[in-house]
Amino acid sequence: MAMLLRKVWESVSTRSTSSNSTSTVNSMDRFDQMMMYVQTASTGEFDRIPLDIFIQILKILGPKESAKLSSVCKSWKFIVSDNRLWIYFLQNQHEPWDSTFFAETHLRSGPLRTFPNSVPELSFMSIYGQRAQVPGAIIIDGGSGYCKFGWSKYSAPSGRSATFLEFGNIESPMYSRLRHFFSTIYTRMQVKTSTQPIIVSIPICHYDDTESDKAARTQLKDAIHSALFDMNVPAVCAVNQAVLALFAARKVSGIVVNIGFNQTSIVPILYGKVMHQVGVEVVGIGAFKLTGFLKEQMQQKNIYFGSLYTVRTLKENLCYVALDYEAELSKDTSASFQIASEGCFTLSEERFKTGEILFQPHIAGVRAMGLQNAVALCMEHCQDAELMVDDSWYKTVVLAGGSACLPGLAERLEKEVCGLLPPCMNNGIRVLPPPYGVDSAWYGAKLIGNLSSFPTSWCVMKKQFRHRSRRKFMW
Ligand SMILES: Nc1ncnc2c1ncn2[C@@H]1O[C@H](COP(=O)(O)OP(=O)(O)OP(=O)(O)O)[C@@H](O)[C@H]1O
Repeated sequence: MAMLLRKVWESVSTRSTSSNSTSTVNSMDRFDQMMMYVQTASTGEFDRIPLDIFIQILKILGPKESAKLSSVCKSWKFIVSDNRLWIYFLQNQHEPWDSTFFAETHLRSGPLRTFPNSVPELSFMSIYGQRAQVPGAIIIDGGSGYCKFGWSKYSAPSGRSATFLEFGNIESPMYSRLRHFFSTIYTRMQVKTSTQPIIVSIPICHYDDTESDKAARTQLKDAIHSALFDMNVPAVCAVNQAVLALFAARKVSGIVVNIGFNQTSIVPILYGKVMHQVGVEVVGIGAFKLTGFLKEQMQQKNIYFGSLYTVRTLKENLCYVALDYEAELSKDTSASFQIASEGCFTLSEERFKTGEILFQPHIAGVRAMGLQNAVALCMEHCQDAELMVDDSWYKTVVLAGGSACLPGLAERLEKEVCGLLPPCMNNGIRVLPPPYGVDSAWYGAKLIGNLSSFPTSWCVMKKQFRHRSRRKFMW
């Protein structure tokens, strides 16, 4: 093997000047290239090495050296540009290959406007090179309760902060509030605003298809852009939080059930676009209510706790959703959890009663539709809207939001929704747990930020925004 590698190196140094017609080869289609390769290709001494072995050598050499070899001659270029080789290199990167492949095949050309008929033929060699050069992005997923922030090249968000305590309602398009919010996060990240593009999630709000909600959505988006451009951010990509969570699940169409801080939204999304015309359903129960309900149950049982933070920790570590609520009531479900400085807590039926309020809100005294009814209703609206010949797009449900991490939620919701829908509709329904737990939207943004075509394909530049705003004003 060492000898083979030496030969590769010698060949590079002696033949690196022989290639001067790469642009012609680039413009030919794959079939022409193949024919030319078969008829004229020669890798000199290396012709004796089977192609598979050759590729193995390139794998050992790594991406940088393999790329250099492609400039030796047409034959080498042809071999080196083999997609299998670059898929191998991409598979060995920190980002999961499935996500990279999904992003490059579905999101590369920017926000989806039309239905792609087929997956484009891609050169993974150029994709590899372009991905290595993308600047990355600052990602801020500002939820109504918690904000997650970090850099797209990090493996996870670098920090979280409680939005609701610190900034109030960031959904209200108040320029000064947004600006304060963004500058606080930049200060916390210790980065200059002018150095990187930003991907920011747009909160799920103003969902109706009415003129006033449309205007409110535009106003919020404009306020986000204005605040960031006034802070000298070079490029801004603002995407709906539910859409980002869907991308994290490697889907562009489906229904996102986002269990937010104050409420749960059921958002139909087709090719990356929220279908406001179909209707977003909202259930008035969120993370805050779940914690509050567990607190009440603990008080009723005289279980002493220091703060709401204790209750929240118990919810995150002991609570789950029963597949069959009635059956669960007759079981011994007690379990304990140790909280440092507070001691050991034991919960029993509170463990599954807490999550049950999503399905039976009346248990907590809330007058609202159960989550299963809201999802089934949303599916019926999707079906009635007849947006696609193939009606399976809305049958994938992706859970998002921290509370969606409750174990058993996906299974229970799937069972309940299937039970509610008529047989002609309930075939093929799948409910997926949150792909990255509490950080799903952040990871969806990370896919965009690391795309080979980022930032051009997804971002609005300051100049473009100002130009657009001026035109809007003139009209
Ligand atoms: N494993 C878990 N089980 C249950 N709840 C959890 C779990 N992990 C996190 N949570 C809860 O998720 C909540 C935070 O959710 P999240 O960060 O999605 O809110 P948010 O983004 O502010 O909501 P919104 O969508 O309204 O903007 C907290 O109340 C937290 O206790």
